[in-house]
Amino acid sequence: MNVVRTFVRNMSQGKKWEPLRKVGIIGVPFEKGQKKYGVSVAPAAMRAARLVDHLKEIDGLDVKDYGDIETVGSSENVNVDNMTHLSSVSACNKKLSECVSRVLRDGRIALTIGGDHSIGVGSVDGHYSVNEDMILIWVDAHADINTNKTSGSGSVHGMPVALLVKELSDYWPYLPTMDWQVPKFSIKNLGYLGLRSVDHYERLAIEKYNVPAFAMEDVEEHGIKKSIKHILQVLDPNNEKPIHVSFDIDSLDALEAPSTGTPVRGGLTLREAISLMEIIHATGRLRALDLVEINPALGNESDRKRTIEAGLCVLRAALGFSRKGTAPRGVLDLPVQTHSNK
Ligand SMILES: NC(=[NH2+])NCCC[C@H](N)C(=O)O
Repeated sequence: MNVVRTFVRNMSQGKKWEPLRKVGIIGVPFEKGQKKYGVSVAPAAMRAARLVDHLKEIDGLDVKDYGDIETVGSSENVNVDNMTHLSSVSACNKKLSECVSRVLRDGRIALTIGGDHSIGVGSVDGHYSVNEDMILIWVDAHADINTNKTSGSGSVHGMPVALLVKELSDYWPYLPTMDWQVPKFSIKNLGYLGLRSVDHYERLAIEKYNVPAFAMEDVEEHGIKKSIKHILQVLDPNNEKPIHVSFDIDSLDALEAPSTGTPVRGGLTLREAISLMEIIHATGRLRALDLVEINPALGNESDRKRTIEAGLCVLRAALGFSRKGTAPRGVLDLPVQTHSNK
């Protein structure tokens, strides 16, 4: 209880932030926000790859696994034009939102393992309920800011940002089953990194609201460190706001993370993603992190392994793993060169 009070006070008084040394893992085996089988297997695959042990290797990190969100499909049959499986998406996200809020109130960083990116709705909603001053960094090849009227696919994983931001609420029809989710988060608190597949209307929205968006050509021009620092500076010049990072594995180059449903070539290197996450960690303000769109059913065994390992590396960097400490065991299955064996 004391922890929670200190946490809340830090927020409102703009005190110096320290990285939170406690994390709560939430698995979301959900895939109805897109059309391919397999992304719902990711939480189990990550746990089988020793997710918890890898995080526990981080010095001083207290890791608690909250288990998986129940994702049995909703029985309600709602029909919204060009929006597939809305009632299931809604039911899963409602539970996730409550769970993310609970983890945060327990004084832990909420680490959500998807699932497809439609679960960003519940994750951000749950975070916003606890920290209304949060900023959101969407790390992704795609902008995921379509509405059902602009989407070419009808898949909700391309729509979560548009569902979340209050500025776009008038562009939606009434969405049955979604009454629990009132869009309150402002698009002014959103930044993008890694974009390279942005649909026509998505681009218009990003330009209209002047969203700080670093596409791959910008990352190439400025480098990853300046890119993320610039986004943080624009969204939070006084370094006082809690950060939510929603990390889609397809932000990585398809060679680094092949097992994903909508891969796009020409993305971030794993090294860049790690560097980005180290900077986020160093702010001390990371409070929620999503890792989504790992699909272990796509590609061959080596693709699957590479993708999961990349995900683990990203999470470790975000949660404070330091290469100066003990060498990572079994993450990359490579001999680690140290001074003693050089
Ligand atoms: N999170 C993702 N992988 N999103 C892919 C979205 C692709 C496309 N823009 C769509 O709306 O369908």
